[in-house]
Amino acid sequence: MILAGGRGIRMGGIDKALLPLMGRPLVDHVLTRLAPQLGPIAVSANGNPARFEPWGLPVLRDGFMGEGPLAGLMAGLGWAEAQGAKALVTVAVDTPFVPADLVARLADRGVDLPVVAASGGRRHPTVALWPVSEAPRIAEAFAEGERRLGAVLSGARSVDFSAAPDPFFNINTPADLDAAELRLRAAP
Ligand SMILES: Nc1nc2c(ncn2[C@@H]2O[C@H](COP(=O)(O)OP(=O)(O)OP(=O)(O)O)[C@@H](O)[C@H]2O)c(=O)[nH]1
Repeated sequence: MILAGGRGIRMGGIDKALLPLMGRPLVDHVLTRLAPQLGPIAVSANGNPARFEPWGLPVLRDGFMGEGPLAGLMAGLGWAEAQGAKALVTVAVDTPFVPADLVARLADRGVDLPVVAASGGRRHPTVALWPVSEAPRIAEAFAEGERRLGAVLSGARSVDFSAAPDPFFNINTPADLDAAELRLRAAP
């Protein structure tokens, strides 16, 4: 599931999913990397779902609006369960260089506990595998006021994807967008 329900405040309050990087929307970059991995894929987003029609993606709305990506995760886990899946993998839409073996390497660690991607000694809570069986625990944490993905990953395993340049470089600001363009020009 591509997490794309953010407000993009640091980018000037725009929908980052549609932000062009080398002429292609960010959602298209992430989808191109994920599509050969494992499906089905959905996008976690609010607002008008018609904007994702060109990609034929199911759009999962947050059950709790304006509460952050944990609300998106909960909707995603409900969708995954309805698909008969054991687990859901999340990737942030602003992370266009996700590795081609992301899903396989996360799932290699098992699908009974959360598994989070790491690089450069840092965990990336938006890029993780979440067992469907964890949904009640996550909903409980949310009900108690937790809003941080990282907090509900406290007992998670991690997989190190460290590489140069960082596969989890994410685009938050116009300067990040420029850096991503330079990176793509150097290695399309
Ligand atoms: N479904 C859902 N996803 C969210 C929400 N808030 C953030 N996200 C996603 O979570 C990921 C990380 O978000 P951030 O970079 O912290 O926030 P952002 O809104 O994208 O950007 P800023 O407003 O500049 O912080 C991105 O993929 C966002 O699209 C939300 O309320 N619901």
